[in-house]
Amino acid sequence: MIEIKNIHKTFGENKVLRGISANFEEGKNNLIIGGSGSGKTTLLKCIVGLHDVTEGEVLFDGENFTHMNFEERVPIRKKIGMLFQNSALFDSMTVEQNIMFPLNLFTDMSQSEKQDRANFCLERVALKDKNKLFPAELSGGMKKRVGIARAIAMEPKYLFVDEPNSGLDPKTSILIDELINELTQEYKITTVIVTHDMNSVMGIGDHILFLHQGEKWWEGSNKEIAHTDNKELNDFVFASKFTQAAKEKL
Ligand SMILES: Nc1ncnc2c1ncn2[C@@H]1O[C@H](COP(=O)(O)OP(=O)(O)OP(=O)(O)O)[C@@H](O)[C@H]1O
Repeated sequence: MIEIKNIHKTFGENKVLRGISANFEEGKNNLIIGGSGSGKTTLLKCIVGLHDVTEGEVLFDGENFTHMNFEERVPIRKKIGMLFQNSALFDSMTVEQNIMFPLNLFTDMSQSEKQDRANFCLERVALKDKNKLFPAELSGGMKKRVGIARAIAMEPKYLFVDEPNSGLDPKTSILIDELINELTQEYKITTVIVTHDMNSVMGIGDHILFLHQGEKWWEGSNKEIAHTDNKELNDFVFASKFTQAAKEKL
């Protein structure tokens, strides 16, 4: 479980996060949603330590990450998988080399062990035999899947994903969501996903945090969101006339 307690983040005069607390449980898809500029990516970066928090604490399975120095954080960092926007693959490396990158960096596995792990991860994301391709030869959905394969290469306990569906068609988006959901449940990963995608919210949102102007405005599950009377959340999730009409039928 990841616990975040009273997280504040200020850039200069700009108070981006204002006292956010939540628990993210293992084996669950924890979604962070909210309007543009509400602080979603900033919160994700605060949790993984890419930003220092201005105030507050982040605990990974009871261990206080916030108070650790760089060296002390390494064991927890090794348990973190990340898939950030645009998949962030290395263009000059093959698919296989991309997946092996964290293994080269963080493990003393032999070449054949790394090869086996890369093959396993590729098979897990349905990209068997694509080892030698370069990112430029892949579709957007395939790149995301390679990004996921790389993120799970180290058998993470925690998975952080920023906008997994950006730039994908609706069908591919659903496949990516299903893959993340499957991996989360199968390996009991604590998964935290920043998303704008309402299909993801309704499809895999076990636990949803809705941010509004840097505050936690609402928290609940996808089942509860359909019946919310929280005005800002309602306006955000059911923004169009079409989705409003669909909601009334739920
Ligand atoms: N490194 C930074 N330095 C200064 N301000 C920043 C920095 N990162 C984010 N901000 C500010 O924090 C606010 C929230 O940005 P953030 O990217 O977290 O929002 P978001 O909810 O993820 O938005 P979007 O949905 O558009 O991606 C914005 O006002 C942004 O300008």
